[in-house]
Amino acid sequence: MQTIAVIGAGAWGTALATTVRRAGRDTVLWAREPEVARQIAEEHENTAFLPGIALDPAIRATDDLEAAAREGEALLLAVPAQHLRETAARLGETLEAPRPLVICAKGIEVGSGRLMSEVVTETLPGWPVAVLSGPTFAAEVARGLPTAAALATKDANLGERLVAALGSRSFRPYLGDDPIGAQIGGAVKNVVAIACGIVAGRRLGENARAALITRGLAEIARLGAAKGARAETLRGLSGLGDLTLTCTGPASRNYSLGIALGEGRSKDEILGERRSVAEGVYSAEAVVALAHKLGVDMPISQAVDDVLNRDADIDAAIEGLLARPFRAEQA
Ligand SMILES: NC(=O)c1ccc[n+]([C@@H]2O[C@H](COP(=O)([O-])OP(=O)(O)OC[C@H]3O[C@@H](n4cnc5c(N)ncnc54)[C@H](O)[C@@H]3O)[C@@H](O)[C@H]2O)c1
Ligand SMILES: O=P(O)(O)OC[C@H](O)CO
Repeated sequence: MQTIAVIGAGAWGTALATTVRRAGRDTVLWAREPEVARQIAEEHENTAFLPGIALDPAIRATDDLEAAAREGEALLLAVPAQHLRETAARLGETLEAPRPLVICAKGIEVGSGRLMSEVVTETLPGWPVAVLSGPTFAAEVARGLPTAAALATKDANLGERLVAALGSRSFRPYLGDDPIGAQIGGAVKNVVAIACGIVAGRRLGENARAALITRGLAEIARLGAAKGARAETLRGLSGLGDLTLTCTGPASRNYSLGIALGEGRSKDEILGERRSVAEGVYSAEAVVALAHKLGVDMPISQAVDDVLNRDADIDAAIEGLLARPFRAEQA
């Protein structure tokens, strides 16, 4: 693969374009906003979504989705999760033959409870699919700081070609064959990160955060098992790895949103000040709905959804978690 199209020029899509260039490939980046495409193409910057980083001038950018998609031998889909279905549908109308698609969004679709691979397969049946996930803050990736990620696909040959097209000294994709597991970790960790942020904002201490990370991983493992994921995937980069990063890294949009909630600010006020996406805000509802459907107990995710979407009082939600009956750790 010599030319990779990146669909979505937020922080992650822009960082991925730099990754493709570091791997010695060509890239064309689709931005939904014409001013973002123009700035990347002419000034080699994306001040709206990835400020302060000088981009490789060889990254081409356009606001023409069809033109970008046609050039890519593979397409990295880096639009937010709740917009993936409409974007995939547009690609289906544009491209006459299937291309390999790499899902780079982390989330579960609100309403349907579908994983991103399920959304893509429903919209574009038969198109080859891979999932890229893991502990990957966009700004660090764009700066070329050392990063490891999970690349999961059932198509081993496609996986090898994608590793070659993305991998470099600073970006190390680890190949796997469990795309379901790779997506569960990436979606639920954002919800757990909001919980960890709330605890930090309420000054409840480091013990509480470590407990949430660990019990959050238990929720990820239970949901993963119900969806057919392998346990080792959830202990890997896309599970434990990303959970650790997002629940502790101040650069996380989900964690910082939780901190602001914990300090007493309202969701609407926080989101009103941001242009960037905090996927956990949307995935909380979808995760809880999916868990109910599958009969999986996810009390931390439920508490986050209650606070975000059901006007629950934060202190009452915390009290609710602390008042749960004692139980065996591995149950
Ligand atoms: N930023 C990171 O560090 C990072 C790392 C790994 C994965 N991700 C995931 O990548 C996905 C994109 O996140 P991001 O950080 O690049 O976004 P961002 O917050 O930087 O930017 C928001 C993006 O949403 C796009 N958008 C808004 N409305 C849209 C619509 N109707 N259709 C299509 N696109 C629309 C904007 O054009 C912009 O590209 C998310 O699922 C996120 O979880 C992000
Ligand atoms: O800033 P966040 O919380 O969306 O996290 C970004 C990445 O998913 C971290 O791997």
